[in-house]
Amino acid sequence: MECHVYYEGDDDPKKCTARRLEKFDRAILHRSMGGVPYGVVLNPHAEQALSPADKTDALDTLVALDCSWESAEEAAFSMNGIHRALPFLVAANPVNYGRPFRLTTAEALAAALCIFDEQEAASDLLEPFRWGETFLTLNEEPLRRYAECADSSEVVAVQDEYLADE
Ligand SMILES: C[S@@+](CC[C@H](N)C(=O)[O-])C[C@H]1O[C@@H](n2cnc3c(N)ncnc32)[C@H](O)[C@@H]1O
Repeated sequence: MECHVYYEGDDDPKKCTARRLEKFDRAILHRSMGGVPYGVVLNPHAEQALSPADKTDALDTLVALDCSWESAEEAAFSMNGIHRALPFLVAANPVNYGRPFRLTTAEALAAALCIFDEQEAASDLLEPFRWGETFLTLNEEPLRRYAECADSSEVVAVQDEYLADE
């Protein structure tokens, strides 16, 4: 799958994972909304959880929005596409280590690839980050279980088990 990022540019450039993805040719960055292709948009405000059912031959594009969490309100996700939230997963990046749902752009794209059963692509995408492998190890079980689900309602049922343990 192709990974695209709409780059808002309002976060600390030194910590920005989208810029690093671009530098290492792991994602295509767009500085204007007009250039963002139609795809599966990773949107934490979306009503439906991402599931393997969202992967189709006709839609092989993932889109994330890279901005600060302060400006990542619902209205910021105005790109065209199928909007999906990621289910319960914990961050491995140093800023939000161990925190559920608050993933970096790189972690979010890698998680979506895993749910779409593209583990090798996920490892490759995270390769430029020293904590990248930790993200996959930390979330190994939920990612495997989400990838085995048929649809969004099954993903939510699995997620509920993890939320009950929180
Ligand atoms: C708000 S930005 C913060 C990016 C951070 N500045 C960085 O350097 O990676 C993170 C993006 O990853 C995606 N994302 C993160 N957590 C998510 C979740 N729980 N569900 C869906 N998308 C998520 C969204 O596209 C979100 O806008």
